[in-house]
Amino acid sequence: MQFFKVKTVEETFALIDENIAAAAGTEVRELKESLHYILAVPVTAKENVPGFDRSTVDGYAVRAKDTYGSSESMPGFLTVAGEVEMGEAPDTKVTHGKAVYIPTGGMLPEGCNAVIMIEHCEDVDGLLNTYKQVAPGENVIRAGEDIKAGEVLLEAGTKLRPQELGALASLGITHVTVFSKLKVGYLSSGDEIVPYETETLSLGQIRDINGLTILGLASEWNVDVIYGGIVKDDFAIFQQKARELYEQVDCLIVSGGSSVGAKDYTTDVIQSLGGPGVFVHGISVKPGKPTILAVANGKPVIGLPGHPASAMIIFKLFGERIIRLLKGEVIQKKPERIYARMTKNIPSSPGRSDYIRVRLEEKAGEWWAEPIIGKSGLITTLVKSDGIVEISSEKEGVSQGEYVPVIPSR
Ligand SMILES: Nc1nc2c(c(=O)[nH]1)N[C@H]1C(S)=C(S)[C@@H](COP(=O)(O)OP(=O)(O)OC[C@H]3O[C@@H](n4cnc5c(N)ncnc54)[C@H](O)[C@@H]3O)O[C@H]1N2
Ligand code: MOO
Repeated sequence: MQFFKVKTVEETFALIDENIAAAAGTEVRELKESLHYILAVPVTAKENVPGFDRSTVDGYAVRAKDTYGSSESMPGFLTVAGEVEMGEAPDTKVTHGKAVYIPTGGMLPEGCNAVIMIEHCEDVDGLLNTYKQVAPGENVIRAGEDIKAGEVLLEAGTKLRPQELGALASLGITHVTVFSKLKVGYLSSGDEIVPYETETLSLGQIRDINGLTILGLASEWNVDVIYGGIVKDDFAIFQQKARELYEQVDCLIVSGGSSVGAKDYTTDVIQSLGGPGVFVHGISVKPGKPTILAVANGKPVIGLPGHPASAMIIFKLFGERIIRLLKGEVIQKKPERIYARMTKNIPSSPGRSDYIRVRLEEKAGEWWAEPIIGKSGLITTLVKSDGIVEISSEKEGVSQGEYVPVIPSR
């Protein structure tokens, strides 16, 4: 029997990056309907934000110099020359020795370069006593300080989070060109797997768990999902069902039959869908070693190990990256881990990356990761967990009290 050649986690990520490209479709969407979509063309700012100099506080617009030397014991004196109305251009200038009342966000009048907060001065019948000196630029946002006209605000490949939508809104952009929503198809395989709605199981039967967990995760990543049902361990039927679903989607996911047992047809089915085919079969991870990753005519196909915890952990680790790249996202190398301290010693084999399900507990102001021990066939190990701790392949385990990276799942 041919056994698979395992890749390290790092090699697997590198191969994913090399093999997966954005699915081609783009569309113009309304900005308010574009949350979590990926920008397909860069956005250049056509104007400054803000478009005018503004005050960041309620106070008096002044020339900073005119406040120099002011203190509680030796106040300075300025003449109040008027006030700025919100949403309107001021009609009063600030000249030497003058101050103009300005609300937070109001447009700075000509001639001033700072704002003194109302709590640091006192208007006594039009004579402003200043109790503090302010520096040039203090309490002021300059025109273009947020966004400069002509600058590339967002590059293609940027995921639109609420803050990106806000920045686009500030420019008055109502529509954006984004990559279209992906369609992801999922198929369960195994003679023993029956629909989860099955009321009474015959001996040996198992309800389909992965259909819910894997499509649930995919839905969290803003893709449309199609559940293709369950296929028996019969090559011809499996192949036909897989092809039908593959034709309808941008990415096909299959669970079960990924190992090398007599009835593990997943690899052959995946290979039959098109070239170049499988680029990873077997990853030096625990759990989830018999994972299959492939590209068939430009579409990624993922063969997940059947054990429910393995399937979810593998899909979170590698499936999410595949989907993000397929969506057109340019992935920045930013940490997506939180750190916690391990409550127990955990051994691990060097050369293999281990993913330990953990519960997070706060003790004395620090987060501690309590391992949840249990086989990867047990879905409740994930129900009880708040995340998974990553023990990288060069380590021989972690010691009690050691800080460890946690991929959170709550
Ligand atoms: N000789 C070896 N045997 C196995 C190895 C190995 O390296 N050498 N690896 C083990 C590991 S690790 C895993 S994980 C499994 C993966 O096996 P398959 O991907 O071929 O999955 P199945 O055999 O079809 O199923 C495994 C297990 O999971 C249950 N299952 C499958 N699909 C579902 C589903 N949709 N919902 C709920 N449960 C599911 C299935 O009933 C099995 O119990 O291989 C080991 N074997
Ligand atoms: O490593 Mo497998 O994924 O647990 O049983």
